[in-house]
Amino acid sequence: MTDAPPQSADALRGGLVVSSHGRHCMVETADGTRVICHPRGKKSAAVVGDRVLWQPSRDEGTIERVEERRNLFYRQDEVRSKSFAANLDLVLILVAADPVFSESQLARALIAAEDARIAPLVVLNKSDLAAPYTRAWERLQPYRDMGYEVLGLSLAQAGAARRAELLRRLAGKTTLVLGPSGAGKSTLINLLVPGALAATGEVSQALNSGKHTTTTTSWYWVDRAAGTALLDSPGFQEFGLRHIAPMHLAACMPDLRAHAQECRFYNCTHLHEPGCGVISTVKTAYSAGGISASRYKIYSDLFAELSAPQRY
Ligand SMILES: Nc1nc2c(ncn2[C@@H]2O[C@H](COP(=O)(O)OP(=O)(O)OP(=O)(O)O)[C@@H](O)[C@H]2O)c(=O)[nH]1
Ligand SMILES: [Zn+2]
Repeated sequence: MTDAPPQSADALRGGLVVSSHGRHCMVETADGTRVICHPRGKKSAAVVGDRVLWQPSRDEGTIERVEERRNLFYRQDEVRSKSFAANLDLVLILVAADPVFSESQLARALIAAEDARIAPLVVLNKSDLAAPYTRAWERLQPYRDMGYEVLGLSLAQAGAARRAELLRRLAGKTTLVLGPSGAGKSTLINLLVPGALAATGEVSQALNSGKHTTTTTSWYWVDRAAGTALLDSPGFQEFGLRHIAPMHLAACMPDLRAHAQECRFYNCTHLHEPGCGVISTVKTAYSAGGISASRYKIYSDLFAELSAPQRY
């Protein structure tokens, strides 16, 4: 006779990390139960979107292992606070006709998505504000030309058809929603997951010792059975792109990438070299297939930033 299998309390269980609160995180099991878990050690530190193996202990749990990630999206809110999301299918970057969006922030988010090899979708909200919308749509022309999909809409006035279209695009995907304050992130989440924001407020209040503000990435099921989820990540100001080598930057910018092959030197920085395919393509008057002056400035500023010694 063989020994009895280990007691079920000792067996590892599978779960999904749906929020992370510094030292602990919330793990959701297959039946939808949520358990507060603590990592066993540094190696088992998990981020939102991670699949983990955990062990129950009383009413909480210990994360024993983080399963291999498909991808890892890196960002940084402040100098020292880093946050991540893993296993994403889509990064939805929400900007609006008003307030006027920062092209540099948009470019940074797109570079972060390219570097992590996650498909981006740009959504331009507030199409009901006719004149600012037209201007914003024009500012996004280079982004459409370089192959990014830009979806223009009014979330506040979205009807059933628009909602259904958005749901179709996000179906079965884990989507990280990024956007500057005022662009309409709450409006988007309320449209797709009615009531979710109020519920999250209560949870984050319980987990973050009474703080009302959401400081961590939150996970919302749009359709749990179909695997459709939205991740809301607060803050859009600072994208920590520190993990990207300056020489890899042009490869994360499709308009520059298209011309980098034309450079005379294989290790061209596209900053000062003769025979540079990028520099010779930058035009004050932008046209399709070219590189706009603002994109080139974003590149050279970022190159300098990523080349500078770490401040911390
Ligand atoms: N005109 C117009 N206003 C909109 C639209 N969508 C959202 N708004 C308004 O824009 C403002 C900001 O929307 P929110 O959804 O709160 O934006 P948010 O991105 O969550 O902003 P934070 O809470 O600051 O992060 C609100 O006053 C909305 O009513 C739209 O399609 N058209
Ligand atoms: Zn070059």
